[in-house]
Amino acid sequence: MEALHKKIREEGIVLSDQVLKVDAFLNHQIDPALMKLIGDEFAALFKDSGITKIVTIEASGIAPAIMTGLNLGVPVIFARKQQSLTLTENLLSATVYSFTKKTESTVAISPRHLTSSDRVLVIDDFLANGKASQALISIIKQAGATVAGLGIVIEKSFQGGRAELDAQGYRVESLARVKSLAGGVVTFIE
Ligand SMILES: O=P(O)(O)OC[C@H]1O[C@H](OP(=O)(O)OP(=O)(O)O)[C@H](O)[C@@H]1O
Ligand SMILES: O=c1[nH]c(=O)c2nc[nH]c2[nH]1
Repeated sequence: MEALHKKIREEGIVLSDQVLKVDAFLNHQIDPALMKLIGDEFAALFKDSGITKIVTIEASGIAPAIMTGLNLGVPVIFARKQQSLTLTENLLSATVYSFTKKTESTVAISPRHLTSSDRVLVIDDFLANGKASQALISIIKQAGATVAGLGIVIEKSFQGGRAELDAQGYRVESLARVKSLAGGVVTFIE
């Protein structure tokens, strides 16, 4: 997606060979116009997939997921990382190791919102080692629902997440595929 590539080139900061900082427009300060384009792109890619729900993980997946849900006209569920007094039923849950925080947490979704008749599109801001995506897939499977595909804003293709999802046979659509961050330079798979 050219507008996203341009934004990454102009405002992304390479922190190391492994980490790209995009907090100017994606996961701290958010560019709503870009997010709208991202939602429209995911919606166009998955419009014929019979999506009934979008699932993401707090916090940074929520913005692109909302814009996609708005376009497709389906609800958006975000897996919660914190226990909440309002989540009273037996939750569907999985553990996830956070790439940026280096901590493990339990993420959960209420079974009231996800059922075996759902066809789910997973949306997230980043795909690195695939821990967040795999946790969401586990929760969706626990509900007996179908994973129709995954929409990722920025994939770091040199880490293992994409290859694992490909090997599992999932459809993965990434709007920017980063081949390398070596030497402080962002190189895309075009
Ligand atoms: O493919 P992975 O190795 O799982 O990395 C990708 C995940 O890492 C980030 O989440 P993070 O835990 O940093 O939290 P955030 O959403 O609060 O930014 C990002 O938002 C993805 O969910
Ligand atoms: O801001 C971020 N930059 C990254 O490189 C990354 N990888 C996973 N999650 C991430 N978030």
